[in-house]
Amino acid sequence: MDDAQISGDLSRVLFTSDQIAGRIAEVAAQIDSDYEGEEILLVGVLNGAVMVMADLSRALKSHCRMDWMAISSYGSGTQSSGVVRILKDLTTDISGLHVLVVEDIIDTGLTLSYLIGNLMSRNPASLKIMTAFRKPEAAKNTVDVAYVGFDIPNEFVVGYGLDYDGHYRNLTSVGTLAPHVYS
Ligand SMILES: O=P(O)(O)OC[C@H]1O[C@H](OP(=O)(O)OP(=O)(O)O)[C@H](O)[C@@H]1O
Ligand SMILES: Nc1nc2[nH]cnc2c(=O)[nH]1
Repeated sequence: MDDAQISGDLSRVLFTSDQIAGRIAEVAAQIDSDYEGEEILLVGVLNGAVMVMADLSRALKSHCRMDWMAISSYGSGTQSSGVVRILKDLTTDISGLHVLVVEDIIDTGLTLSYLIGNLMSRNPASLKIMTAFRKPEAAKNTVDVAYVGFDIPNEFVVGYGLDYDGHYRNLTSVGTLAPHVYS
């Protein structure tokens, strides 16, 4: 989606598409260097990670495969509860593989804590996490995130895969929503 079309719905642009692309390239170079020619299984967490998965995978020089999980946090309210249900599991047996989970955003870190426990029980050769965006709460807790695109303030953001009620995922930049959108 052309950002100009909905720029009225954003109160602030935090990152332009060029800034995001530049940072993804840097992170990809770091991953290539760390994995030293090993094949990587990229595990994207649907739906939000679709954009970062597409961009990161194409920026990597490493050989990689891709698989996807769909999970749902449930409980009351809009806050992540840490109680997670698998809606779509991997099709790949990850035993012995180098797994890199690709997330769009880590907020409380509760979803990721569950995911790490679940995936570690399948005996991968290694398991690391990459996220495009990370909020302060997650930065404080013990979830070890190897690759972070951007640390962001504790505000609700949309774009680049991140939605508000299903909208704005295809916005190429990332920003905060203007108050009139909520009302
Ligand atoms: O760190 P946490 O507080 O647990 O929140 C992070 C989770 O929330 C988002 O998914 P969401 O449930 O919004 O689903 P979506 O990707 O389909 O939009 C994001 O993709 C993470 O999976
Ligand atoms: N779209 C969106 N989803 C989130 N999940 C956790 N934090 C956020 C956020 O800021 N935006």
